[in-house]
Amino acid sequence: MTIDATAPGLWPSAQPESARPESAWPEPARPRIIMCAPDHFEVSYTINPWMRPDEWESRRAELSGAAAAGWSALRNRLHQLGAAVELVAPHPGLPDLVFTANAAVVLDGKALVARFRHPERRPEEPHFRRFFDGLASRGLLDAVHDMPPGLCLEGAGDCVHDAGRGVFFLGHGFRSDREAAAVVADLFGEEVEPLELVDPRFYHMDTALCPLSGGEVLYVPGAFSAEGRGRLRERIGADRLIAVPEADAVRLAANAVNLGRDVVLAEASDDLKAALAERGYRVHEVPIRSFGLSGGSAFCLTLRLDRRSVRAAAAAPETVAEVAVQPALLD
Ligand SMILES: NC(=O)NCCC[C@H](N)C(=O)O
Repeated sequence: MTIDATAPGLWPSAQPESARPESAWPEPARPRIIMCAPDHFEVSYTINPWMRPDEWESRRAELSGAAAAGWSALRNRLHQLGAAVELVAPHPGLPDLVFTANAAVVLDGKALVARFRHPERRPEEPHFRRFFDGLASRGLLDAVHDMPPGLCLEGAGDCVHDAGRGVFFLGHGFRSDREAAAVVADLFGEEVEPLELVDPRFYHMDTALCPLSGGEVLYVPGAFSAEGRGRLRERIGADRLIAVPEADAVRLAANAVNLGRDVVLAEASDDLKAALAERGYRVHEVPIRSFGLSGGSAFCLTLRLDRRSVRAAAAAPETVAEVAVQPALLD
């Protein structure tokens, strides 16, 4: 199917910031975000090209301290931007549990718990399952589902939702199975666009693609096959695709958290900041570079609990209970 991304009606067309009303960046009043403190974060194995346990070991004290401070800065910035944060309990021996984006795909009150490719991360699955069951028992989720046997899907890290277009972009080739697309489509009733990832540095979709609430999409062109780039141009429209420069891509700048017109990331070049500012976005840098040594950044450290499809939002404007921010979590 060919989608005419330039057709009127979906988003206001590219306009200078002053011409774009607040409604051009649709966002719920209080986004809800799942995070996990990095108490046991370390780089003790290698399952992606960024992970160098030797370097971690030789700089352990410095890097652990930086991770703790950076994670708190991220959480506090998200809170300042209006988000409520739910915490997964850290667990010894599960260093990557901090990357909650990989815990599940969550939409419309349903969670599809991840199945990991690598045995190193498999023990996280029951931990996340219990966490989501707990959310369901508190009324914060309607249902929790598992992946069918034999299929891998590493949560929102590889299944990135574009709310405005009503589509999940599913990354396959390194971690998640292309066949998981049918599971996601059946469960959530949203279209799924599988895209092959071809550069091992961008092994998860969220390292290479970030839909923004105003309709633009940040992407790392070299992470995709020529066919994938063509699909993205067709679906998103060349005028709304923002290519992340290589220097930013390798700092995992595409791994950004977007809340309305705010974009939170580890660091961005002046060029990338200018490209975002031109379109009316506000960039917030947080000092989370030490997570880059595990191959993760801002988006990976978060998971939205409140994402809703346009369809569900129109049918029932407010169905999930408000989560109070726990004051004890704030610095
Ligand atoms: N990209 C993500 O969604 N998460 C970062 C995961 C990093 C972790 N060390 C991994 O390789 O699975």
